[in-house]
Amino acid sequence: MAQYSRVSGTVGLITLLNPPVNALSAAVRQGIVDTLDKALSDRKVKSVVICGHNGKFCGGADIREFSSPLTGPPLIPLIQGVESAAKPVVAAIDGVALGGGLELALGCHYRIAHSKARLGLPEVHLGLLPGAGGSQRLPRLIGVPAALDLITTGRHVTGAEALQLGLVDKVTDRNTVDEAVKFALSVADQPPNSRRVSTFPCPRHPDLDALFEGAMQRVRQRARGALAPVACVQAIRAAATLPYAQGMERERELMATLFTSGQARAQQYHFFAQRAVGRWSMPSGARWDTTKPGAVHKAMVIGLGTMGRGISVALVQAGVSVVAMETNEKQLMEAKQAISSMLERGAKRRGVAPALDKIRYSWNMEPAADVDLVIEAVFEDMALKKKLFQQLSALCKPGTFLCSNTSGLDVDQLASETRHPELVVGMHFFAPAHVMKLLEVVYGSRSSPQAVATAMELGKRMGKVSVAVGNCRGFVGNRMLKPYLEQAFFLLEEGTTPEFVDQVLEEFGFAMGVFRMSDLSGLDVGWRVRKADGLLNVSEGHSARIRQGCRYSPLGDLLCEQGRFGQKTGRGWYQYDKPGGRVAKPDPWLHGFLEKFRTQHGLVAHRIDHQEVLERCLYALMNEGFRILEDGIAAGPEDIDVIYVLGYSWPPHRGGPMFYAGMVGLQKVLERLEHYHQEHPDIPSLKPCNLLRKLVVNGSPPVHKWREFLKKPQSQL
Ligand SMILES: CC(C)(COP(=O)(O)OP(=O)(O)OC[C@H]1O[C@@H](n2cnc3c(N)ncnc32)[C@H](O)[C@@H]1OP(=O)(O)O)[C@@H](O)C(=O)NCCC(=O)NCCSC(=O)C[C@@H](O)CCCCCCCCCCCCC(=O)O
Repeated sequence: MAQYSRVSGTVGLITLLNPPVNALSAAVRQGIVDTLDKALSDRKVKSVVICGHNGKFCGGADIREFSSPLTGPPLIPLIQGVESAAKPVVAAIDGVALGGGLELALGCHYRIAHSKARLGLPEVHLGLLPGAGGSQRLPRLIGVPAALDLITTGRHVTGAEALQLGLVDKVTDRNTVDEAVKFALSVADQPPNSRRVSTFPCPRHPDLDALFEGAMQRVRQRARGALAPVACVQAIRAAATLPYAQGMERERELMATLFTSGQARAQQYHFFAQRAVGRWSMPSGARWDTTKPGAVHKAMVIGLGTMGRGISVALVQAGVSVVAMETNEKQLMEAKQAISSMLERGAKRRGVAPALDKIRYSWNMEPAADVDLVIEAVFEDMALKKKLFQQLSALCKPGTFLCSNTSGLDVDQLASETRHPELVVGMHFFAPAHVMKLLEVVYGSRSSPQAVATAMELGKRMGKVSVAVGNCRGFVGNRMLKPYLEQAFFLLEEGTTPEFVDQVLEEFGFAMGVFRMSDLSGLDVGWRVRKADGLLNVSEGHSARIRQGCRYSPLGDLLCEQGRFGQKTGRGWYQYDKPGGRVAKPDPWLHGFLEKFRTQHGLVAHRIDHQEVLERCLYALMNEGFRILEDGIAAGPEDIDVIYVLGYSWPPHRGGPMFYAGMVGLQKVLERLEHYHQEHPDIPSLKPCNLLRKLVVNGSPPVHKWREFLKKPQSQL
């Protein structure tokens, strides 16, 4: 709803009231219509201010309403009504003005913002475009290039940047509403005719065709297969080339297509899933809202390779004092330099001073005695990590949380090396750790709720979306990756090429196909893990393509034996012009190698089509996701989906693997897995899991109902 009062004698003040972000629900829209009517018909009122309750102007349309038929006054005519008002209307922008909230402000005749307010049109992240006139008014106000940037990236700008762009008329560091009221008094006598943005001509640009072509290319590359960014460009093009009324018609058509698309549903699901994962629970029944996190003022990071450096930077940027430790003095110096320049770059981007005094460096463990939390980020070697946890347990003060940045080793084994296993959790960051938004927080069988709450909270402070998961090999993300990679290798054995597999996966929307990704991260990483798992030993009398009783592809190992580790060596699944080169080119050597391999193992290459590549890779991955849910390693499908979108570049417009399974249809996923498992009975990951069968038997419920079919994990207390 909206509240109304008259202030300073002649200013009508409309306050949007819908906590927590004053989203434009049907009741709020009705409230605006009613209060505006009151203000315009009150002869004592000479000008109007619109603001939001509790220091937040407005977070946009109420996204929850998008899943049912729209009721209440529609937003477009409402904003039109504000714009055509005969009395000046001023938006007082505090906190946030996003999406429909900013569109409402664009309908006002003046905009006053707090310097720290955040303004933006982030609809593209919800699979939509700014569909209440935003795509038509914004370019008229700030020009086409700036509008293209804001609308296609969805990025927020501060009040200060908004002023530079011409998006707002004034910025203040004081009370925004008071300033807006003063401003409204000063313009009370000025007719607002010349202030109606819809009547502005779109600023001219010397080469519109090139501008839009470039923008289209960029959005297509950034989000392959996503409809919304393309529609955003098309709508802005309409603003630049058509009269306002026709532009609005084009905006409406494009919005109607997006609004009813599966992509919008997927992206809106992802929006709420990101928030849902914060409400974690553990098998013991411990929960996010009943567990108090421990305070973390000072932390130590051990191991300053790529991960340790990124983690240190993210901690400092979150305001935590850090001791960064590395035993090798030369590496310590290199790390210091790298961390300082990362902090400087980050600070420059955010327009603040770099907090270089928040970090100190050590080549020994002694400072561990005085920190609240330790994150080890040493080499992925269980023996090394165990030794470290023993030492830390003896050295740290009581209550220090001990965290491992392992990407898949057993957290319980590490905990068992310490005197207080309840203080041990996994904090699995993703590279580069100061950039990637995902954090898997891994609780072992003895981790205390407080240790989990502390890691979850610290992740949030570091700007991450933290997901609590159970302890198993690879946790959630890497455990699901295994069957996906395996299928890709098997497909090569059976007749296809890395180029074709990657093309199919990139067309699906992944930024990189599995082989290009593997070249980038280094083939030796997986090789080392397989070695440690004893997978490189061929049992006597067995085929090299069988290991530990199951089908196995030795292709990756054979490449590593040849020193082909990917980009860093200039050769991997592709060839590069030099070690460290980035442009992947098909490698005739590799094609010959694959042919030889097939001949050697009596395999006859057959034609593998697009559908088979996609289904075998993705359905094997989704099947593992169902197993993870069945095992209670993830609490719900949202947890898995958030991990995949934020950590493994699953395309957001496809929601995540579990959401996508629902979109495809669980029955179909089950049938196809059954089909492939019949063809390849020696691949256990293709055998449909029981939970998938159970869901199908129960009529394939929508993804938000799956939790009802999961076994309640047993309390371990
Ligand atoms: C605002 C934030 C930056 C705040 O962040 P913060 O970290 O402080 O808090 P949280 O993110 O945790 O949020 C707190 C709480 O609030 C919920 N929430 C936030 N925003 C919204 C919202 N907009 N709607 C509903 N709920 C919201 C959030 O879920 C949390 O609650 P929870 O219980 O989950 O913990 C941050 O929240 C943020 O970024 N919010 C989203 C901002 C955004 O994206 N806004 C844009 C919304 S879309 C929009 O505005 C569209 C408009 O352009 C146009 C609308 C016109 C509609 C016309 C439709 C025509 C369709 C035609 C179809 C024809 C079809 C046919 O032919 O039939």
